[in-house]
Amino acid sequence: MAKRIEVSDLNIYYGNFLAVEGVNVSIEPRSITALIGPSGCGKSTFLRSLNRMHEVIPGARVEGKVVMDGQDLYGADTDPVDVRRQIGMVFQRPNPFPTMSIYDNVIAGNRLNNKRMKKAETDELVERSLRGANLWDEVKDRLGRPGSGLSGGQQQRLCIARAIAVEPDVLLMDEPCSALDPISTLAIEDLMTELKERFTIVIVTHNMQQAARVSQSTGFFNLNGVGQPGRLIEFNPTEKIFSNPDQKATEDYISGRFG
Ligand SMILES: Nc1ncnc2c1ncn2[C@@H]1O[C@H](COP(=O)(O)OP(=O)(O)OP(=O)(O)O)[C@@H](O)[C@H]1O
Repeated sequence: MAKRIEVSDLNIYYGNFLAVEGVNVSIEPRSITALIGPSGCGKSTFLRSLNRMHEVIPGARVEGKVVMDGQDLYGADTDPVDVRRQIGMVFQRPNPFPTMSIYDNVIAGNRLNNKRMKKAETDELVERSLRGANLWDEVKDRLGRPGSGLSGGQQQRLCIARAIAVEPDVLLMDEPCSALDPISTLAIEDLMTELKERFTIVIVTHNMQQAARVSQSTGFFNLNGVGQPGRLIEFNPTEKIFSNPDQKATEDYISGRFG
């Protein structure tokens, strides 16, 4: 079930380095939120802080609050492993387990969660997840073959199938199309649009057209200079960001004047 994420006064550190400062934002369920901004402004760092992937880096930590439908994700009694199950992630480079079959790749997350399932149940889950990722027809006759034998775009859809197989509430996608050709990119964009009916989706993208095409809300991150923290400068409906942004820096960035 798609859930809302409320972020308040979030500061994100790598050791003593404050990488992202003072983020306040509400991320709506059943919609796609795009995060844009120049390199190094903290988009990926912010994205990873939403499902507590940030803290797997030694010395990395956050201050502030991230609340998902009332659940404090950094609360003392919240298990980070549980947070990562509820909030799935898809990365820039498709990363299926290379020697694992397509079938086993889809259920890899479920196996990690120690979910015991009957064969028929697993078969059904694999089919449902691959259909959900628009990949079923292309792979249904070779489910036993390795995931690495698929094209880049197919591998990325396999990773999306693996992410949705654990039935998360939120999907985070860090530049999910940057390693893909234009046709595979459009396939993933169509898929995101379908998935937003069921999930809250947040994507980081360098592709302005992509942000404009797929998202309903857009956040623009920026920083004042090297060594300075990134900040969320503007957060608005995507249509407004691309037609009449509130901030001059947003306009300069989307019109290609910097970044
Ligand atoms: N593992 C790390 N350890 C220390 N500093 C890091 C680490 N990862 C990122 N940073 C720093 O945090 C800041 C934000 O980086 P981040 O990768 O989040 O930016 P970004 O906006 O996603 O960049 P890009 O668009 O180039 O991917 C940068 O100054 C970066 O050097």
